[in-house]
Amino acid sequence: MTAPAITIRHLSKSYGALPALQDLNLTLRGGQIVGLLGENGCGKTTLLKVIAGALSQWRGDVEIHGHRPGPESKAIVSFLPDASFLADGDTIDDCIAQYRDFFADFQESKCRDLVRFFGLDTGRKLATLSKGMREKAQIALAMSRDAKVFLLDEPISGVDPAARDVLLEAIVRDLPEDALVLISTHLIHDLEPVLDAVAFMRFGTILLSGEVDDLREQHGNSIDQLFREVYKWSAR
Ligand SMILES: Nc1ncnc2c1ncn2[C@@H]1O[C@H](COP(=O)(O)OP(=O)(O)OP(=O)(O)O)[C@@H](O)[C@H]1O
Repeated sequence: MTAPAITIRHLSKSYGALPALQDLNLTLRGGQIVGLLGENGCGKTTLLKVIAGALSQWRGDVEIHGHRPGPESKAIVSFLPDASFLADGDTIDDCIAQYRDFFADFQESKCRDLVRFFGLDTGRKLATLSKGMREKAQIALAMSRDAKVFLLDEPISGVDPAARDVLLEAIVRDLPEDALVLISTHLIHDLEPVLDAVAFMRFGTILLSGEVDDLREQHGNSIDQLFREVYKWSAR
C-alpha cells in the first residue's frame, strides 16, 4: 500500500466562537478523484483552505505527502479557490506568464491546449469574460501544474450543464500519475461519473467516506441517491 497523499487527524477550526471544523479525520490516497460533498456551511471550503495552507489558525494534524501545510506542501498542491483569484485587468496571456514565473511545475503547453479546448482567446482581459469563461480559464491554469494534489473548490458551479461535462473532461485530462484531485461540490449528479471516492461532510466533520464502487455495492445506490439518503437520515 502506498503512503497516503493527505492524512488529517483531529482537525478543528473555529471562526471566533463558531466551530467550522470539529475533530475531523480523513485519509486520502493518490491516483484518485474524490468528491467532497455536503450542504452549505458544512465546512468544505474551510477544509480545502487548511489543506492548501491558506489558513493558519487551526488545531490537529494535517499532512500532505508528509508535509504540514506550508511552503513545502504548497509546492506540490494546486489550489483553485471558489472566488476568483486573478486580477480583472489581466489577460489570459498575463495569467499564464504569472503561473510560469510562480510555479516551477507549470506546464505552459498543457495550459494553452486547455485554453484552446475551451475556445478562449488568450488576449482577452478577464474583466471581459463571462463567469463561466473565467472559470474555464482558472481551471486551465490550476490543472496545468504538475502537482501531486489538486484542490478544486466548486469548480463547475458557474457554468451551464452542457459546459460542465467539458470542464470535467479538462479536469481529468492528462492528470499527473498518482495525483489526488479533491473537488468540493453540490453538483454530485454531474460529478459522479468521474469520481473514484467521496467524503460526505456535515457540521464540520466527515459523516461517511469511501470508494464509490464499494459504497454503491454496500448501499445498492448511486452516490447521488446515497447522498440524499445520508443527509435525510442525519437531519433527523
Ligand atoms: N471568514 C469567515 N468568518 C467567519 N465565519 C466563517 C468564515 N468562513 C466561513 N465561515 C463559517 O464557517 C462555516 C463553514 O463555512 P465553509 O465556507 O467552510 O462551508 P462550505 O461547506 O464551503 O459552504 P458552501 O457550500 O456554502 O460554500 C459556516 O458556518 C460559515 O458561516
